[in-house]
Amino acid sequence: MTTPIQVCCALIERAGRVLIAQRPPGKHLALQWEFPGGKLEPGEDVATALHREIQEELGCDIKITAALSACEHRYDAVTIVLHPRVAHLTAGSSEPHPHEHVALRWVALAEIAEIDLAAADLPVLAAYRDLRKKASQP
Ligand SMILES: Nc1nc2c([nH]c(=O)n2[C@@H]2O[C@H](COP(=O)(O)OP(=O)(O)OP(=O)(O)O)[C@@H](O)[C@H]2O)c(=O)[nH]1
Repeated sequence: MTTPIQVCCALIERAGRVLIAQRPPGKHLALQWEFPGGKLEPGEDVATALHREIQEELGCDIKITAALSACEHRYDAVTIVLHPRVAHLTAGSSEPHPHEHVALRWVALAEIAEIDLAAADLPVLAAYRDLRKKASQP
């Protein structure tokens, strides 16, 4: 079995919505939606990798506010370990632009079940729903 690839992703929140990005055609999981991020480089920690990837992919600066549990997912072609972080854009950040994706969308949690999200992201979404639910309880 091959060594899993370590991947970071950001659930960037704004006004009750989360940013999702559509993968380009001709790549793994073509045209499916994901949380922006990417592979960790050797020796990089999750936060460093995530700041770098978000800058490369979206041209944005983020502040990480929470960590969700890492989850492993085995696709036919590759096994990944996804390291999700909740974040928001910093006050001085540029608006996100899809430098590497086909499209970006800010979605409410209620809409996200309709989205063709990468399979590895489904447990991430469940953990994020739990986090939001706990945060909204008195
Ligand atoms: N960034 C990101 N990648 C995800 C998510 N869910 C998921 O299955 N992945 C998978 O994790 C891997 C992340 O790699 P990536 O984004 O750096 O790489 P990529 O396929 O665009 O390739 P490349 O950067 O080597 O050209 C891909 O296989 C991607 O399909 C997610 O929410 N965010």
